[in-house]
Amino acid sequence: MTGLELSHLTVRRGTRPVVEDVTATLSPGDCVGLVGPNGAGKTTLMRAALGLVPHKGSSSLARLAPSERARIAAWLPQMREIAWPVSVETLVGLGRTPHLGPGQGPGPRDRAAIAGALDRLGLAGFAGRRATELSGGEQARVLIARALAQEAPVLMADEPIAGLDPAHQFTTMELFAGLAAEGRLVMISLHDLGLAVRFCTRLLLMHRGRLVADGPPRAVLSEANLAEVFGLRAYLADTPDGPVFQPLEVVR
Ligand SMILES: Nc1ncnc2c1ncn2[C@@H]1O[C@H](COP(=O)(O)OP(=O)(O)OP(=O)(O)O)[C@@H](O)[C@H]1O
Repeated sequence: MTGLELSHLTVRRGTRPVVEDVTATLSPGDCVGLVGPNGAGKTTLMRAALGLVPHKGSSSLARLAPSERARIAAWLPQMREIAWPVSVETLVGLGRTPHLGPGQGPGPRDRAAIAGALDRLGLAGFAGRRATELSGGEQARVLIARALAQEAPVLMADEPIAGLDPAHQFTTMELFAGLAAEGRLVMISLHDLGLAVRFCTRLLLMHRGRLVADGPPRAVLSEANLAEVFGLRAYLADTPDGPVFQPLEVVR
């Protein structure tokens, strides 16, 4: 099984480090939530971990050849505009590209992966629809399905639930948690701390480019971290329905 090792990962923009000296070992089975305020360095950290931006230090994924990395890691970037008027099924099928040889069309295994991904995102009825004619939230789910169809052991997604309605945010987080429970490594950035504490097994908290906390969600979202990093006072409690998080006031 494949995890992710980051060692002293640093990214500079000009002279300014926007990710600074991040070291972490993420394991299969982890559902990792990457949290932190706007500009904290979450996107840059994930892109550096994938080898998509120049960096210092090392990432076990960035070291791989691109073809191997495409089989190991699925990446869902934040920009999610679908430009081509292809069918949903065709678009989700692009997730199979790393598994196909040159000029090779999809086989039964690929078709099963595509159908499975459509099904898990509740998109089976959308397969023949033109992807550009779906709503923003539906398009977001199509792109998650494309990443799932890749059947990679590592799934990294940048704000995958942004723009989804509350029920789809919830079911998508359930899906990510389920994929991790099956033995994949899932790493997602998100701003919804309530869903993060409920579904993630581990949180990485970024602040001004640094990893300032790494651990179980309840421990990472301590009163001190919430105040220091987010400038928030919040209610956070375990209830019979699971953990509940509600921001109460801005304290800076
Ligand atoms: N191409 C770039 N050139 C210069 N600075 C950049 C570039 N990309 C990102 N930055 C800066 O790096 C910092 C980290 O940005 P990043 O997108 O990683 O943050 P983030 O935590 O993902 O934020 P958000 O929650 O707003 O998406 C920000 O200050 C941003 O302005």
